[in-house]
Amino acid sequence: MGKAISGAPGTAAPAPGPRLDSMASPQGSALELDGLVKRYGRTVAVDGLSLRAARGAVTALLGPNGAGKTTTIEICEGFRRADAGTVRVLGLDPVADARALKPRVGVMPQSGGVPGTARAGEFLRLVASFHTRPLDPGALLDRLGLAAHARTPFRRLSGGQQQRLSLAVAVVGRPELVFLDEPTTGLDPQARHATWELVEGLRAAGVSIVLTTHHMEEAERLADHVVIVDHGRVVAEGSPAELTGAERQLRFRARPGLGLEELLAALPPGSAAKESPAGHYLVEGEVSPELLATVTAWCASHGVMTEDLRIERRTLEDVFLELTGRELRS
Ligand SMILES: Nc1ncnc2c1ncn2[C@@H]1O[C@H](COP(=O)(O)OP(=O)(O)OP(=O)(O)O)[C@@H](O)[C@H]1O
Repeated sequence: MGKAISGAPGTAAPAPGPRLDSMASPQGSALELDGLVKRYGRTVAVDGLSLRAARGAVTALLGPNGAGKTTTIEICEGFRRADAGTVRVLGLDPVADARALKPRVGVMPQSGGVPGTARAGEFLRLVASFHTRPLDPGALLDRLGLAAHARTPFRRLSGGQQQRLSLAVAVVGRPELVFLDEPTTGLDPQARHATWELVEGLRAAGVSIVLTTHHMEEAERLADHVVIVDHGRVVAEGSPAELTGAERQLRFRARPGLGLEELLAALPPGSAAKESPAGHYLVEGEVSPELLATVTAWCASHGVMTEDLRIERRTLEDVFLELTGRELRS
């Protein structure tokens, strides 16, 4: 705490004004969920989910399609009611205290949120006018690559442009907390980077951000705290570094069908080796100079030419696969 919002993205010159933390209670989490349950008929979308999102941090809910991320976020936004459990958003109840929360919380839904006929620039200025100390709408459009589309009605914007306008609408009021539901899904790399930079700027200005994603790169790049969700439950959480651990792994590509049992016999005890998919090899264990030398010597003695030999950290994708036996992107 203690950071002024005046450095928030989209503002050319920091305006003197109230500090962000003057509006927020310094104690407590931005978001607290305990034992959240939500059913749609027989489908249990959220199944006893508990989490804390710290103030001033980026918290990412990472999980595959159907994991319950959107349902969870919509409950936090006050759009849906949980069947069981408790939700505190900035210490308040998202339904009972909706009026008090509205000016303090920015919401970017997965789709829409803007009337189809509204022109991008006019709508953003209108939303800005509801807030006491908004960001400059023109600068925000520019920052998100939408300046040339300020006069375009929402329904005539491309999907990616609509998404970026929804993001602008969510943050223009300088909220204390922003919910972003899959903010970069479907965006091209340039728009994705512009979105990431905006999120990083918000965080630097002390804004609390809770986002959902099924892109592990997004979670790894942006999040201070990652909550991995599957089947409506938290399966693991921590910082990206905590989740992926210190271990390294060795990967290489070579012709398919190498005799891995023979390679394994040459490796130090406790090592593992697998081929998945065909021609892609992974060696796990304590990656030491000796292990590297053993693998390359074994390859040389078997006439195996390796490509892309590299030593790398585990990714969140690997963590998810280990925890659930499935791929995040499936
Ligand atoms: N309005 C609804 N009515 C019935 N079932 C729903 C509804 N909304 C979501 N579900 C179901 O609840 C489960 C969780 O969906 P949810 O959209 O919350 O997951 P998600 O993790 O956000 O997935 P995605 O990444 O695809 O958006 C899924 O099985 C989904 O089919």
